[in-house]
Amino acid sequence: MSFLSATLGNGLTQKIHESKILVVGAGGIGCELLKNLVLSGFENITIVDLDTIDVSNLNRQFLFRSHHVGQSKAIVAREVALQFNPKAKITAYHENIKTSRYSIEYIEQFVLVLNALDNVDARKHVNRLCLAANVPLIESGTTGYLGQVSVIKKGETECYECTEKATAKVYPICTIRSTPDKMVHCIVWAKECYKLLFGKTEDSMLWEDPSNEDKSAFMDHVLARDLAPSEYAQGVFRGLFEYEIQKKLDIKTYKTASKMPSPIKWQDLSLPPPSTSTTWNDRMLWSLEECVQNFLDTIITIVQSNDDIGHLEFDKDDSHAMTFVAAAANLRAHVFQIPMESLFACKGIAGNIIPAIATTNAIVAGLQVLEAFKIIRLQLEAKGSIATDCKYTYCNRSWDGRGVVLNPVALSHPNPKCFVCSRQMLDLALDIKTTTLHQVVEHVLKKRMGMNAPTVSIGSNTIYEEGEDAEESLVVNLPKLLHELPGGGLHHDTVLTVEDFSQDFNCSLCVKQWTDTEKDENATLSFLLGHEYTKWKQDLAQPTTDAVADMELVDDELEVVQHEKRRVPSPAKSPRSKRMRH
Ligand SMILES: Nc1ncnc2c1ncn2[C@@H]1O[C@H](COP(=O)(O)OP(=O)(O)OP(=O)(O)O)[C@@H](O)[C@H]1O
Ligand SMILES: [Zn+2]
Repeated sequence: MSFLSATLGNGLTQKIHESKILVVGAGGIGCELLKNLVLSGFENITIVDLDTIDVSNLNRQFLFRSHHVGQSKAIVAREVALQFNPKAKITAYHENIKTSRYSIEYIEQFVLVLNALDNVDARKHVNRLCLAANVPLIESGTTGYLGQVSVIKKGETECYECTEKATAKVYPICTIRSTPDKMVHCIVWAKECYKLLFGKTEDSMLWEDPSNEDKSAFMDHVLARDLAPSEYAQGVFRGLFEYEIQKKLDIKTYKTASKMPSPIKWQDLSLPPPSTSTTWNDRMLWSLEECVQNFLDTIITIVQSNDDIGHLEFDKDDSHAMTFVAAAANLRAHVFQIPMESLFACKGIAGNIIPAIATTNAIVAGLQVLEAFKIIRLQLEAKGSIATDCKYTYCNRSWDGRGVVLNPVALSHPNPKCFVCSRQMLDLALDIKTTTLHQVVEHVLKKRMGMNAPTVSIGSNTIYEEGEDAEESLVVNLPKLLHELPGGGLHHDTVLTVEDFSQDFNCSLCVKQWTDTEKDENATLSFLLGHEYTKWKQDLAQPTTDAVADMELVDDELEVVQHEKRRVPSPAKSPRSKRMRH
């Protein structure tokens, strides 16, 4: 008798061999999981991952070696895992789980799905697929030393979206734009600065209309792209750290600031000759002159070596981008008397990096397999239930930091208010007269509600749809303001039906007229969804609350959202151009 049969029994071992399972993600958790599954007797596994192997993955994604760098994670993971059990049938796809191949019918062929993902968006999508296909999902996640595993089953347990995902610290936009007092504010500002100079300029929080007479002093310098790179870099530097700061000091913008900023005057700097290459390690602090030099050098290098200016996106692993952000953030920190930080520390903040701990990934992947055993045993024995037999297990550091505590708790019931698994109607409050359907589709339906290919209807009239066989002529409705949509437009209390056939998801949104009176012209679309609107109404009864929800850290993404001072709504303003920002 094999070791597995001796441990699990013949019946369960046989069932495990036959069970067809899907693993989504072949990264830190995924590599551990695939190895565990193969060694635990699973012989029919499909693995999907959209990414290729990066050098930075090698320290913990142990199925990969340096000669695999650049190759598909899923395909290499399959090849290496097969060496543990050549009899296993492992199918690998180098694809996004959100593509149409992974339809509800496709998911139905598996007895269970195991997530080993790193982002909320993909997790929401797999959650909906599994609910629709009625296939159990074993969800997992780690953050440094913390980790958790849970099991989701339609109608029996809470789903991934039954509870709002915790969002971390929040900062007001005005703090980022005008009065930073922490390094993180300077880094968020520097990333916006990167977007302003090299990415989608108009999407940057720092962008201002060039025809506006009151625009910031740096705007003309940022747009002077015809200049020679070194002249351009110097202009941008002076615009950001000298002229603009001086201008704001002159108009007494900072009169209430606890520490007065001071501009960095170009003529006071004694920069080393451009060719001087300083040797530094990334944990050392740069001097002011080194920051200036790095700021100028990276602008020149990026401008000279990229045809993609106007489309670049910040990537913490791109050394020029990271050096630029660290230099810009430190210069801003210097201006505002905030302690400067090393490149290494800046990278941690910019990427919101909590180091991945291989051991936590291994523990979590092990727990996933234990839950998988339970689910397969339930299918074999046809008694018990996922809700009672499976557990939500937290992995924490022990109080003395010298070990790990596993804390299994009962799975929760589905939340009757969940708009995903309980299909509850949600309130959507926004300014009907200034918001376009395009903004609702991109910011509310896709970004916030996790929809992939939305269809939008008012009553029985479809006003917009995406996906295969979508009616293309309906795109004419996208730029329309909500009150101008066909069928008389949207009004306060109109019910909008939104559906995503790829996720078997539908939801009714009760539209509420709402205007954020404190709106900043440069801010992103303001809206309140579901409990946010309920809370806002409660706040009206206690009008002292100033809810600030400006910056959320979601997974590895720093996102800046609208400053919302919850006040009595004013009547809708006249339509005006509004920019959207992610
Ligand atoms: N929509 C998706 N479809 C398929 N695979 C996905 C999707 N989203 C994320 N993944 C994969 O999930 C895995 C998550 O693994 P992990 O958290 O270790 O991330 P990583 O990108 O490898 O590491 P790091 O972010 O720390 O550099 C990644 O390999 C990633 O490619
Ligand atoms: Zn739910």
